[in-house]
Amino acid sequence: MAVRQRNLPNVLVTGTPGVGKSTISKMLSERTKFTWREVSKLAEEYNCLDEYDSEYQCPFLNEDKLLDIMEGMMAKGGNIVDYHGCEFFPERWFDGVFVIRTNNTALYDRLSTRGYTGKKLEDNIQCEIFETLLEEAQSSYKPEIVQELHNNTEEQLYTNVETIVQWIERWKEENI
Ligand SMILES: Nc1ncnc2c1ncn2[C@@H]1O[C@H](COP(=O)(O)OP(=O)(O)O)[C@@H](O)[C@H]1O
Repeated sequence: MAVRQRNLPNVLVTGTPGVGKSTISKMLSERTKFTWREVSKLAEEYNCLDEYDSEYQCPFLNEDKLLDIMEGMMAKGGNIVDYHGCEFFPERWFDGVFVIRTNNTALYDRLSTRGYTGKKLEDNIQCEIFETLLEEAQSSYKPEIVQELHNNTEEQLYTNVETIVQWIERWKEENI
């Protein structure tokens, strides 16, 4: 059996762009003092972005390079990793995986406000409709560590943050 070396859990917050990952992660990091790791920002900061994909209007991510850089950050736990993908991370990194979900109307409004149009907007809405990230999380991690959180309203936002805070507290009680 693997020996756990973490004193604090690592949490993955994943879901389609626009579902509220950054909002939740920021609030969580303020509450828990865990480190918020915005993977898109880390990728930029550490030059892990390769040439631009014109079809998807975003740069390709050099996953191997990014994982090498993140490995040291993850070792001691206490991280909230925020990314719209989850299958390429090592499974051993995470103790809890939270898939944030938003209904089509709310997501459409949020992404339009963000300036998404055309194929990029449609692809992201479809991604949410087809539960792509939920399936990705369920096929990449043990079912007992994957939890789906609906995040359509402000009230749900606070409940979701509270749910993850409580989960962290339970983890500490059970593992420290
Ligand atoms: N529960 C919520 N209710 C209403 N608006 C929300 C909620 N969660 C996030 N938002 C808003 O939706 C937009 C996208 O949220 P963001 O956290 O940037 O998503 P992501 O990080 O998943 O792309 C932001 O304008 C944010 O303020």
